[in-house]
Amino acid sequence: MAKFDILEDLKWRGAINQETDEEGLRKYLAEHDDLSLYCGTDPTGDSLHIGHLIPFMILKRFQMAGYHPVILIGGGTGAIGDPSGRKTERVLQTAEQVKHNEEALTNQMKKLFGTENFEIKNNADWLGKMNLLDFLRDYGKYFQVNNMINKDVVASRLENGISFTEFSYQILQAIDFHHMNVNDGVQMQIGGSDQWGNITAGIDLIHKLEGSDRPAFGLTIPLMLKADGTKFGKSAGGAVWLDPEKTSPYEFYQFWINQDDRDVVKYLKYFTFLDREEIEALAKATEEEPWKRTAQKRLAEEVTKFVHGQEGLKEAQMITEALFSGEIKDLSVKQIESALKSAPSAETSSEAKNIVDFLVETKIESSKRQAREDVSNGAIYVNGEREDDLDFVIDPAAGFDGKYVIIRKGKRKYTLVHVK
Ligand SMILES: N[C@@H](Cc1ccc(O)cc1)C(=O)O
Repeated sequence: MAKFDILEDLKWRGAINQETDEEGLRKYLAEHDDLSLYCGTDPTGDSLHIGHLIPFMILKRFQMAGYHPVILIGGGTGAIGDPSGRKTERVLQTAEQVKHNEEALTNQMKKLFGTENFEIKNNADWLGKMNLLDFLRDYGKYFQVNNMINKDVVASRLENGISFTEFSYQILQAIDFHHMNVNDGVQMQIGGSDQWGNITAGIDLIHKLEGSDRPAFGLTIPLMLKADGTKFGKSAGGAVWLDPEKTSPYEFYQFWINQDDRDVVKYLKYFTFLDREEIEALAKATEEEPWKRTAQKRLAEEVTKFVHGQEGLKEAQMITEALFSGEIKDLSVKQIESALKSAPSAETSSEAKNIVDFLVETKIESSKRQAREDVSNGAIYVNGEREDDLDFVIDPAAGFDGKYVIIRKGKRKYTLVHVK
């Protein structure tokens, strides 16, 4: 089966930071129909977030090109804690936390990868059974402490200290790669750029135990940078989760819609499956008519569809459209809550009151004079209806289950007023 040049495609997408042996990998791909590759994730939380998408997009591209991705859930390594990218020691997780997180992550991964030509493994299955003396005799002998200390991750921690537990982490990850190479025919490991040391530790172990010509490759992914220097993947509300209960499909969609013109093409290449021609056209659109935000819309559509399906995308677009047009009457309470999560909020009692008093009490208007002016000018909307009558009475019990009154001032300034 002829396959398209996935390494070229990854390079064009800006998806490669370091590779251990590109020539060897190319040769391997030319001579074999299949390649199995893995990426590990420690279950440190109960939902994936968009940081996890960074390596997963690469796995997915390999899957779509006909190769075989494996995600390793670190039930064993998660009990230890990777020192990579951290300045301080981690707090150990309890066994219950690890179990609970494993289950939540597994369900999300299945949604992204399906069940065909994809596997999830858990390193607790082998690391958890290993006996201490076997560990030291069968594996420890192949690791030189002086080399381990020189790995960036450990070196950067030496001054402030690193426990023996975290120091040993690289051996565990190396055992994983070796275990899966021998038992599951996995030839390649990918990970974020901070995983370089752990990945190469695995390749060294495979070469020592199985011979230096044994195919074993590593690839790391560049750090996802933002043009404004802030951290990728955070929104005002914190991390952007893949769990729709933590970050609704609407908020998820908005996160992508709001990306800077300077970043959008990079993210289209990285986070979508659009081809080169289409991305180049979107790049041109961003350059020539940035105000239309065509590229951001396409980015938001594609990523939301990938993570939340067609249904999630439809919901996100419907809420976006409702807020934009002001037609919010038909939104459900849940949709209102997710739509206005980061909008200003206020409180009111459940008694009915005059519109001018209401606007001043909730501090939406700074004075009665200003409130009267805005109402008369038709700039105030209550629960989606324009109200320009100064004698209008707002009844908090009516609309949105008696839980909220939604005030829109002008074109797009929404305030979510909670009814006490
Ligand atoms: N150390 C990886 C997770 C991982 C765990 C086990 C592995 O075999 C591989 C990767 C991380 O923290 O991101």
